[in-house]
Amino acid sequence: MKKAVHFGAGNIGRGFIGALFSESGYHVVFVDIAEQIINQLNEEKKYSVMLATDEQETVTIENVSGLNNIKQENEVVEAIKESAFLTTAIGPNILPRIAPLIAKGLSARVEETSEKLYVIACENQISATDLLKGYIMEHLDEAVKEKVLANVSFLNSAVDRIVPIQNNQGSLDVLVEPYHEWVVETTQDIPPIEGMKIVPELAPYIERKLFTVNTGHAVIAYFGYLANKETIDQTLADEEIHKQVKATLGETGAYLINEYNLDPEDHQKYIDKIISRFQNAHLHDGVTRVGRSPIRKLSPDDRLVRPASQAQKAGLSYTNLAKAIAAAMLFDYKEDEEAVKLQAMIKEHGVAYVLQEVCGLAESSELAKEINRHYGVLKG
Ligand SMILES: NC(=O)C1=CN([C@@H]2O[C@H](COP(=O)(O)OP(=O)(O)OC[C@H]3O[C@@H](n4cnc5c(N)ncnc54)[C@H](O)[C@@H]3O)[C@@H](O)[C@H]2O)C=CC1
Ligand SMILES: O=P(O)(O)OC[C@H]1O[C@](O)(CO)[C@@H](O)[C@@H]1O
Repeated sequence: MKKAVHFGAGNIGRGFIGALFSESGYHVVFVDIAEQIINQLNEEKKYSVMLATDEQETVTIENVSGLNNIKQENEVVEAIKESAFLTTAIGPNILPRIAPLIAKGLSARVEETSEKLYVIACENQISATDLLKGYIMEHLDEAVKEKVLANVSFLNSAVDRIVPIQNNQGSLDVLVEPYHEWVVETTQDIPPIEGMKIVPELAPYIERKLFTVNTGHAVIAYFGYLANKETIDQTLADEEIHKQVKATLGETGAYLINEYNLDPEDHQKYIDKIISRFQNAHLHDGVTRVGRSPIRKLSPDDRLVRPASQAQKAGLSYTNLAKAIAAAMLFDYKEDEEAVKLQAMIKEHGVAYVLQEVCGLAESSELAKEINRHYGVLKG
């Protein structure tokens, strides 16, 4: 049976990418540090993916197993040697940590075979696979690097499916929204995978997705958190926040339409569809999950700052994005490591310092001034 090795047996791993490989006739080897999930995958050899709809349709995902990347390095290397695909859904910040082991696997593989391997990072980050490739290269010597570059294709991708934190401790089953889109950038002929869409240029897809789905989601999460809401759908039922989300997506939309020559009517339909996905009450998706890792989400190329600075450059409106950035800076959720760090930075050095260090915005920029103004108002 064909094999795919997937790093990160979490929500997207089991509920989306791993499920698509299994449905496409692959045996999926999940690699994770979560001992319990790995043991369960090896014992149960299957799990269910349930759709968050009234009917709750369920699909059984079979041909799965698990490896622990800390305790079973050699087995992971073997799995990399035997696989046609290597994918990740582990979080952008974790990619540097798994790169040494992937490098080891690739080194061993290219010594034995010149069969193509496709590496695809499935993270919410622009050029995540390029970043992963860079981290891997740091662990390869020159001769091996050449072979890896000849035999391994590193493909960027965009992944879109809302998979909330699961309320079923001890079970491998995953509740997911019905909608999904996985776009992979390549001009090569690669083995077909159910649900994988191939495009020659990813930029319009990933920017449209990141600056609509993820920007919209982040706006709801940060304003919802400030309004003491628990879930995304509950927050969106608040008329003021709903208006804020629409206005912000109006700003990212104007940038996207301008940048990629999108049809404004089609783009409005895309926004409406996404807002309706956020309203799915079956997901019970927490504002603290969606707002997680605010330092990452406030970085210059991520869902809030990049569309705001791009809109500013294009002479478009960015005031609602600035307000959302200010709301993100007030996310003081104590159980989120990055939120705690962000609040400590603000307390010690002030907002202007954080805008410079985290968001890459000079104090003198109009955008920084606008964010600072909203921050003052929101903080009260
Ligand atoms: N959940 C969602 O709706 C979506 C998530 N994404 C992206 O997918 C990625 C994964 O997100 P989720 O699946 O939600 O997260 P998750 O937290 O459910 O899964 C991540 C998995 O990685 C594992 N992990 C963490 N550190 C590790 C390490 N050093 N070595 C091996 N495994 C390790 C964790 O144990 C966990 O099982 C993120 O980049 C996220 O932005 C993208 C689209 C949708
Ligand atoms: O997964 P991240 O990057 O932390 O952000 C949460 C967001 O990503 C998603 O998981 C979906 O792409 C959304 O649920 C949300 O926009």
